[in-house]
Amino acid sequence: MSTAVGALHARGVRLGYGRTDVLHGVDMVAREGRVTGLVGPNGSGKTTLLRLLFGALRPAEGEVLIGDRPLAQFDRTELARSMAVVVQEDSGDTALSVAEVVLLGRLPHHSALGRYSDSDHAIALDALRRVGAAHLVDRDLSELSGGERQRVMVARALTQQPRYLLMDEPTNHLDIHFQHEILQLTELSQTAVVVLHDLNLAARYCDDLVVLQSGHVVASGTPEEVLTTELIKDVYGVRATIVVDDGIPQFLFAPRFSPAANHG
Ligand SMILES: Nc1ncnc2c1ncn2[C@@H]1O[C@H](COP(=O)(O)OP(=O)(O)OP(=O)(O)O)[C@@H](O)[C@H]1O
Repeated sequence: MSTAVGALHARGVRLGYGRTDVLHGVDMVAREGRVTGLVGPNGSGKTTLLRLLFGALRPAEGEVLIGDRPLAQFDRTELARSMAVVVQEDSGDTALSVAEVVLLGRLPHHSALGRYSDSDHAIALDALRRVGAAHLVDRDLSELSGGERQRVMVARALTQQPRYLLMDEPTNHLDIHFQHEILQLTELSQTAVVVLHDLNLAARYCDDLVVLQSGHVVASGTPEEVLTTELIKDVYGVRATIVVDDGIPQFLFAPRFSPAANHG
């Protein structure tokens, strides 16, 4: 079986729900060995683009490619062996234990429905340790807090040992400690695509950014190239002050117009 290798590309992808187009001919690339952040305002199309990248949606026009091969040519097993996804859907109602959920990440690597091996268990436990959730291993997923559950879903993705790791707002529900811990883990995959709202985290952990606005890519490049005060004002309508921490741009945000100025 061939494997998925190379950059993940979207080329001229157009997609709508019903009659309304949500992505209008988007081009982007998530380069190999790098973490690419998808940022942009609410409703700009980030989740839709991510879902196209892992094949949950098909574009009406354009195509998604892994390396030079169209995503549509990969079968499900092939994709599951190389691509892990952490999405926003709430899977908390399942009666499975944390161990059972995380071990599901090993399924694509089994040729038939057999027992999990010692090595599978070791990989799953290691992933749980990495997300600071080893102590939850025997709990039911349904009784976890939002942040605990989110970390378990990241552990399941890591258990897949993916070449491509795609995550939709993985820092949702997480305290600031785990926001940083989880984003550091993107380095474990060879190529990652992460939807993020927090531009400070995006600047710190992403090698490249793609900025979406109303279904169009309005900027792409390194965080330093992309995240200018001008772009932040135009795209989000807020004022940003840049401070540099450890060589990384970080931002203080304020309303575009100071309320004090309105009162003369
Ligand atoms: N299943 C759907 N049916 C109809 N419209 C949808 C559907 N999913 C998303 N949309 C619409 O498509 C647009 C883009 O949504 P999408 O979730 O991709 O944006 P987003 O940038 O991820 O937003 P957010 O930051 O709010 O999560 C929005 O206007 C949304 O209302």
